[in-house]
Amino acid sequence: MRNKKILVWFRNDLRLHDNEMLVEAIAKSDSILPVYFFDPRYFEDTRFGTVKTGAYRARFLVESVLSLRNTLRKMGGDILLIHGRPEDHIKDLVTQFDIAEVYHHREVGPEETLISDDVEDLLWELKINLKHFIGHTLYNKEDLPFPIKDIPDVFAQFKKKTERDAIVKSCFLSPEEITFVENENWGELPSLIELGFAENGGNFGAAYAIGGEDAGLEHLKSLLAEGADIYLKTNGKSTVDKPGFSSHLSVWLTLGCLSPRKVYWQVKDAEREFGSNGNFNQMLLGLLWRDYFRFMFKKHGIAFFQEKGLENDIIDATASIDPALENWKIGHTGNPIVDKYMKELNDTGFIPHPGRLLVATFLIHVLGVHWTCGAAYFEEKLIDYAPASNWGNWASVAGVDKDTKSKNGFDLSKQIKILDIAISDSPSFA
Ligand SMILES: Cc1cc2nc3c(=O)[nH]c(=O)nc-3n(C[C@H](O)[C@H](O)[C@H](O)COP(=O)(O)OP(=O)(O)OC[C@H]3O[C@@H](n4cnc5c(N)ncnc54)[C@H](O)[C@@H]3O)c2cc1C
Repeated sequence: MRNKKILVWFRNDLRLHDNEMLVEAIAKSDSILPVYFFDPRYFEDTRFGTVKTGAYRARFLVESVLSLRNTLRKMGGDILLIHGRPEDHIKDLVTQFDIAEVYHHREVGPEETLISDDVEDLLWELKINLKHFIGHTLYNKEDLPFPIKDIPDVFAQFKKKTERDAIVKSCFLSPEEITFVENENWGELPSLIELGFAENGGNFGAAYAIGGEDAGLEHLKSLLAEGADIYLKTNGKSTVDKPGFSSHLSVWLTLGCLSPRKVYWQVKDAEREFGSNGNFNQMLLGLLWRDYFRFMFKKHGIAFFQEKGLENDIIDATASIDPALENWKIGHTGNPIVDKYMKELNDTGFIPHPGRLLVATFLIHVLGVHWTCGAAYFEEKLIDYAPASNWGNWASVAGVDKDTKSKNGFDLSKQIKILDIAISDSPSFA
């Protein structure tokens, strides 16, 4: 086909580096049309009385799309920005720009999968193919030593077999040249107000959380630079107020501003140069956990949660407000460490892993609130919210995940002990 045009539908893959979808679209076409949809569904209220995307993540998303736009502009093109649902625009775009194929990265969350299924059906009516890429994980699905249906539900087994039998592929290089479809109006970046927030939306203080590929790569570089904190050994004695090392990379990984393979290979380079250490191990292990939850979602869908009726309304949005849940949200539980972390979450959109485990344990096992309410609140607040990682980890803490054998490393009595210590140490959190 002469003058073949491919529409590249960017979703949670807002980068040029290690982007197979983009590399292949460029190779297989004469020109590409990059598109991003600000889908209003992601800014709506949920049945849990929360909003799907809070102001911190919305700002981070807008910055990340802007960063991609700036990069593409430097290459002589742009990205078409549409404030609307992909299903409402995709057929018109294909017709208007005479598109031959549409490329995207497949997601694993039920809502995201439903959207691409609908887009695929619509495209099919025009006899246009939606090509799926898998670019979110460290390990490619095809490289795993088992088909998706046989992936072990027990994390320890998944880790052991994957590390032994699968390889992490090298990264795709960033394209140096791109030919863009001709277009006059590339659309405006929505303001936070247009997305439904008060402009600025509060204190966006955390310096690490600037959205976009450039900021992510810069963060990774400084994280691994010679003499950086990552090379300091963490103090063996972990205390309740010192959660230990946190790379903060999740915020960029979630929107795909950084690829997990990029992080992996950069860490491996640093390991070769400066020797291995516990913090490197923690990061690499974290990437495996990330893969595990994504693959669990791929394998089981919502059935990952061993709880009957989750598909139906477990939580009734019209149910009366639970004061215990509301106090937990605003950091007024009376437990000093829980309150400290919840305020930090509300103020910055981020808390480190030990903090997440503690506040989740407290909500579920001390306050007796259903875990989905906590997961929905995290979904609103976290900058790094990712469906599989969030709902998967909450399910682990609640004990309703598939790994009933080893509890995925989650130790309830240890967490309760930490919460008790926090109470006896309370002056330090006042
Ligand atoms: C209740 C609860 C909810 C969570 N919700 C999310 C979420 O929405 N999005 C999210 O990315 N992570 C989530 N996590 C996992 C983990 O807490 C964060 O990934 C981590 O705190 C991010 O900080 P970091 O980048 O400094 O992690 P590091 O310790 O530096 O780890 C490196 C990377 O590995 C990945 N990772 C590490 N631990 C996990 C884990 N247990 N599960 C999945 N991925 C992991 C992250 O991408 C992280 O950036 C949740 C954990 C809990 C207990």
